[in-house]
Amino acid sequence: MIEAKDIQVVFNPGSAIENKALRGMNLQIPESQFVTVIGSNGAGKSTFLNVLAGEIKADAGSVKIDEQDVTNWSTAQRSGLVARVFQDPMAGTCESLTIEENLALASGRGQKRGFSHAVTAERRELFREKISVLGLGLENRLEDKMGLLSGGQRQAVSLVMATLNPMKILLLDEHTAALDPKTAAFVLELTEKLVNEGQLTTMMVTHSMRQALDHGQRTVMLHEGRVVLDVEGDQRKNMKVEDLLHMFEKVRGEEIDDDKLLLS
Ligand SMILES: Nc1ncnc2c1ncn2[C@@H]1O[C@H](COP(=O)(O)OP(=O)(O)OP(=O)(O)O)[C@@H](O)[C@H]1O
Repeated sequence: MIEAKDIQVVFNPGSAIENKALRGMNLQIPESQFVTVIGSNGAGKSTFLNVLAGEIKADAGSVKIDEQDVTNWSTAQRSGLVARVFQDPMAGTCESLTIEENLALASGRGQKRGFSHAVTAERRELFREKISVLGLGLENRLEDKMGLLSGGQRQAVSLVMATLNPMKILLLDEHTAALDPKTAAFVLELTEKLVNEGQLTTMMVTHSMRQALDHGQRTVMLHEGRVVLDVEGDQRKNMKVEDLLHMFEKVRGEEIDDDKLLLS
């Protein structure tokens, strides 16, 4: 469960380039819900995920994860609660380490100090099992360097890494945006599978309205640092991309001007 209350984030306060990125973000996500997040450029999507992960400290407001107030917790303190996959396939993995070494590092996430990152025979078997689910043959390449993998393969491994240990929330920040459409569809299918299997409380930021409606159970739209639309249930089930666009234009009171949103 995620409970964000009146989150405010101001970059460069008091200067000529002051930017109120989040202006009272309120969002409650019950346990096991998969929420897709859309919004035009600069709406505050990544900033909000950064606040949840502890990368950015909110100037006001509070964050609770599973009833625990984590507002003042560091990223490291939240590492056992929050898992994340980024847009850039290079982020979140180490290209000079092998696939199994990356998995070993991921399995140490959220563990107390003293946890060994060694790849033992037992762990290798577990990694082989987890990676074979991808159907990419990577279970036979566990000793290959991560840097040798394609973008799609890396994102698939990143998802396995993110979901290797128990966590409370999974944050996906446009994690298919850098992939070709076919690979993106594969990674999205894998996302659904892992989220459903683990019953994970998930937020997925996407620039594609189609993806936003096709995945998860609820869609929220951010604009100028706030939630301006929040749809789920039958309302969402019957919704088409054009309806979503229309609602967005109505909320904003202007024509939508973000090509990325319109075209996807
Ligand atoms: N570290 C920072 N310093 C200053 N301004 C920032 C910083 N990070 C984000 N911003 C600004 O805050 C606003 C919200 O940015 P954010 O990245 O959260 O938007 P977004 O919705 O994720 O956009 P996009 O879809 O383009 O990635 C933008 O105006 C952005 O320029």
